[in-house]
Amino acid sequence: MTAHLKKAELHCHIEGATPPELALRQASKYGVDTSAIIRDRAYVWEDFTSFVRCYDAVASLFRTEGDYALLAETYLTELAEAGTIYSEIIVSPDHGETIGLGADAYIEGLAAGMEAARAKTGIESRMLITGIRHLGPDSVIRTAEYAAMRRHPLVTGFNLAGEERMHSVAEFSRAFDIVRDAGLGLTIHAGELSGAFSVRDALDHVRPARISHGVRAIEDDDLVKRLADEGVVLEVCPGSNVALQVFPDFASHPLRRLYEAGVHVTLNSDDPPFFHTSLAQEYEIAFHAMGFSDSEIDRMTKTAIEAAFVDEPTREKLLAALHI
Ligand SMILES: Nc1ncnc2[nH]cnc12
Ligand SMILES: [Zn+2]
Repeated sequence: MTAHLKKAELHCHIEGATPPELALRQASKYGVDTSAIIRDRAYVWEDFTSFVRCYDAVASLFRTEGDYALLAETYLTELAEAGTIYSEIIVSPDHGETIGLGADAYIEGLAAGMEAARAKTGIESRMLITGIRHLGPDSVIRTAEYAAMRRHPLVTGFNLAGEERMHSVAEFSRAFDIVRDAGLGLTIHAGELSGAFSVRDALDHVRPARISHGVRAIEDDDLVKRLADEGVVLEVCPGSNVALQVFPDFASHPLRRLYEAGVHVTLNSDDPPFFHTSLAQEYEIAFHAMGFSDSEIDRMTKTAIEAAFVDEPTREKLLAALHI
């Protein structure tokens, strides 16, 4: 049982955290037919491509600052109720632009929801702006320029998500240079849909502190050693990996092997209701399906806080809260 453990996560796409019930309410507010994307209160997709299509359709149900505030407050409140003290949400101003809301209002809406959740429950959270890889390097550079210029106190990092099998990491190095110069924390999706080479490319061309997923590094022993030696933190999402068939089951998932090899690993939910999971369930999976003890799980939570993109006083406060 992990219900009593304090929790923290570094990797959750905020639109991907929409409970189907909330998506249905938003759809009825805007008169949208959801029969192609929600059936029996579950999202409908079968592979990464149709997952992204479903994700984008759900994102399009959030159209105002208030909608985004509601989404962030709903998700973070649920997390806090499960004992979570910190969450980094991956946000995509491109979704705000696509819906006609605009990037600033998108960020402000999410920030209002984050503040409301903190006031209500005490949960700390930060936003990582993400570029969307399949929109191409020029789009990601524009998003990076926006992130560098926006300087919202709750925006503390930058990520690259989307279809990992499109473009090479090197094509995005300029975007990452822009956000590195602006002082944002860096992480990048790699080693999820593509193999170990994509993790090595990410290390060489982006020099991130963390890697989103990174689990397919397990295909290359030298790379696993490099991750451990360099202290690069992996944001591991076992439920997502099994749902997307990156690994067939939890028994063959490499989290335990990475942990034993000294890689700095953390537990994360990714897009929880899409993958029939939650952060609390990821903790349960680590305990029941992967054999981690309470203290090993606590170690992963501490790693998450040590790697969080927060100022040092906030980190100290969170580390202290871990053991209350
Ligand atoms: N698991 C995932 N991988 C890449 N991009 C994503 N966007 C939302 N979820 C994602
Ligand atoms: Zn992700």
